[in-house]
Amino acid sequence: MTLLDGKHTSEAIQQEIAQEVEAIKEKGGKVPHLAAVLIGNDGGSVTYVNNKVLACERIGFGSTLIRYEDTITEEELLNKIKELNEDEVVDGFIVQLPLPKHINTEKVLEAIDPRKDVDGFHPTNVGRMVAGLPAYLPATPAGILQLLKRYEIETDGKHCVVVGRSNIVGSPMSILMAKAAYPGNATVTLCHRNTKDLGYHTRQADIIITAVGKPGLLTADMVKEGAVVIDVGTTRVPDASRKSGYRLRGDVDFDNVAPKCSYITPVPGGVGPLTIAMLMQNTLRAAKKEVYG
Ligand SMILES: Nc1nc(=O)c2c([nH]1)NC[C@@H]1CN(c3ccc(C(=O)N[C@@H](CCC(=O)O)C(=O)O)cc3)C=[N+]21
Repeated sequence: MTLLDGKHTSEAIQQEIAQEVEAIKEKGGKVPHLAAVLIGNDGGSVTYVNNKVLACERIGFGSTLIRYEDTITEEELLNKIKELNEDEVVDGFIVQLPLPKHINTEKVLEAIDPRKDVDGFHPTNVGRMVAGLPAYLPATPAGILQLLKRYEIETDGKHCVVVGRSNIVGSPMSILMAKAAYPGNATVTLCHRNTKDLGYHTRQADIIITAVGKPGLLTADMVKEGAVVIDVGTTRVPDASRKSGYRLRGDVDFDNVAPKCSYITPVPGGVGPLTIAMLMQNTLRAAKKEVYG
């Protein structure tokens, strides 16, 4: 069993990006700049956005953090997005999800200029991804592709079972794994809450990608000997023995599943850290005008 070390892989990617930023600075080119909009005080969201800003600083990007109380109106947020769309310093920006209930998420995501949509959530980027056109890929699926690639995991002709059909992870992941590419060329099954017998499907999988948010969902009896298991779940569960008061748990019953796997991602330290590296990569591509010219 080999652990897929997302932390190490993320650091390697970020180091490659930092070197490219150095070269851009030497040539007097546009230094990539990421802006992040964070609404409210949810602990998880604050952590993720802070990590993104710290990553920018480490690799030499410019960054702007814009914070609002969760009483902000939809109109105020849309005005800010318009401003960021027009700001020449800002190459890309993200609006951290989830948004407060009184704000329409689809409307907000559609207001972002697709050329600056480094999260890859705008319908234009989703459509371009599906069509196989140059697009910003959502960071989590892109990070999983990087892990498969850098560990040289065979995907061609393999049976990949994706669990979870979210717009951010499960749905795009299923599409990307089916594409004629490496990593890709897999036979894909997409399971979700209406799936009758989840274990029936996962037991046939050479590669399982879980993105549900239910700790312990994938148990050892649901996994074939030698499978590759990628755990995207990151649920905070109370843990009195930690000073934070919580710990992160994936969807996979790691202790019992890991011994059966050829490769498996830990949580934390698996897919999560790669999400940040891929956001940085998308921002670099935005600054270089690589996707839209
Ligand atoms: N507009 C938007 N874009 C996102 O990309 C986005 C979002 N909204 N909303 C929430 C989800 C979640 N997400 C994660 C990012 C990093 C880790 C990560 O680095 N996790 C570390 C642990 C971090 C910790 O200690 O809490 C790990 O798994 O090792 C996890 C989850 C991005 N998301």
